[in-house]
Amino acid sequence: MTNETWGQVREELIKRVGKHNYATWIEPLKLSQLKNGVARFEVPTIFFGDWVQRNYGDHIRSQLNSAGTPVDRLEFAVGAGSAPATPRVAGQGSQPARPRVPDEELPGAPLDARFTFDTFVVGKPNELAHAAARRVAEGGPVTFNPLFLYGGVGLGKTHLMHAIAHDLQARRPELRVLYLSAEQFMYRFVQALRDRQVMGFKELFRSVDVLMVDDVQFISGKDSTQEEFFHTFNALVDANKQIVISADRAPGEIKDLEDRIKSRLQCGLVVDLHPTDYELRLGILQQKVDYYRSQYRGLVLADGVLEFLAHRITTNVRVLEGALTRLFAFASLVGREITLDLAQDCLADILRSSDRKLTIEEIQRKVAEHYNVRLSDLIGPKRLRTIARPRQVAMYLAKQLTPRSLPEIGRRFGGRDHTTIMHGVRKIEELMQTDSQLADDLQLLRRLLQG
Ligand SMILES: Nc1ncnc2c1ncn2[C@@H]1O[C@H](COP(=O)(O)OP(=O)(O)OP(=O)(O)O)[C@@H](O)[C@H]1O
Repeated sequence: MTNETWGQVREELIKRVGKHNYATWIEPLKLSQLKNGVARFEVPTIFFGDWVQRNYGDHIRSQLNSAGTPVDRLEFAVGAGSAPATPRVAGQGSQPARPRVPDEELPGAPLDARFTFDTFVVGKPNELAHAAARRVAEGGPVTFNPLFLYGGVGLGKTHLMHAIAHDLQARRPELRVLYLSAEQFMYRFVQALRDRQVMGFKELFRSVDVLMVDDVQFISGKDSTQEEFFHTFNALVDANKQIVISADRAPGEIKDLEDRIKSRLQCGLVVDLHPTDYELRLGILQQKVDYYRSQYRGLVLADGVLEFLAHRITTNVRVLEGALTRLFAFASLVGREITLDLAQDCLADILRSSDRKLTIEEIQRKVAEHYNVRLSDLIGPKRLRTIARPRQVAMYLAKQLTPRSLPEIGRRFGGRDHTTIMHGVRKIEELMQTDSQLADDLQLLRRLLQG
């Protein structure tokens, strides 16, 4: 492949990954060899190569393939004598790097250009989270630290975090904003341990002005990562730097997370993204339709289709968006108006799974997982309190969340009598009045089960 072709491929990659990520991660790559389906690039550091491989490897491969250069593997080698690249990092703008923390080492994850405040639809369920995110994005004095956003799958946590980062970049380009997932934090930490670069790691994370960590529940049970996270967190809070955290549940509900971390996370503002309501879903659909209309000109959307979708697809926004995307793509392919019939045909599987009823088995599995007991014990005959109580919780939830009768539930709990189930249900109803831990457990389990 000629350098000219690589030039064209790079042009395409700008469109795929966005200008900013391109300048940070793709531009510094030097294609050094292309042979037998392997493309080899020179990179400034091992970390840089790893990062590009993980985050952009697929894009690069597919663009090379579409340019007529079959490649099935990418390799990255630290370029001997190659001038160190100085890619830009999120929020750095034209400011010089701080001493001892080269910018290319700042391991921020790519931001999705579509996740901005402009595209975030605000409704009752998310208005508080949105207002708090806006407040942080103004970049003024730190008033609550951290901002802790939590909520079920696909309710907009990542969207809000990216929106904060985009806004801060535009408003305060001198700030060093670092966004990454908790998994990436761990990956980076483990790598630093392996390469004996822990000091560098510490300096790097302490050099940012705003740290955003997504899906923090990921570090539960990972002791040394938690320890490091705790120190990073404290150092930044002490230096009055803003931290934004997201998780799928409230800090107190994250299992296997050290108490001192839980209490630190609770110190700031903890806000909940509630499950969407009908109005919010309709609002989101209307906004997406405006966008699709510009893409698929001439497509007609019949009255009532959006209302139908907002009514029927209640699980999460990602599924809702996916349904609309499919509907527009399908209608444009077959050149038909988007009617209710078309929606029902084309989205049959999504509609079916949205209708899906919760099963007793799912409830048992979730409860066993939550209380850390074996599924077989939960169903089996053991009478130990540590098992009997979770079992009663599962019975209670089965009664509340499924239409099954007491005898049916009894059968699924190892053939127990319906009076045993009734006793279990009553016991939990009684205990939840006085035992706040149990009430919290039930609330969390309900949320996890109902999405
Ligand atoms: N209020 C909203 N307005 C517009 N789009 C939204 C809204 N809420 C969610 N979305 C969209 O739904 C999709 C899922 O959102 P996002 O990735 O932020 O969810 P999440 O809460 O981080 O989920 P997960 O737990 O899976 O990480 C995204 O495409 C996002 O843009």
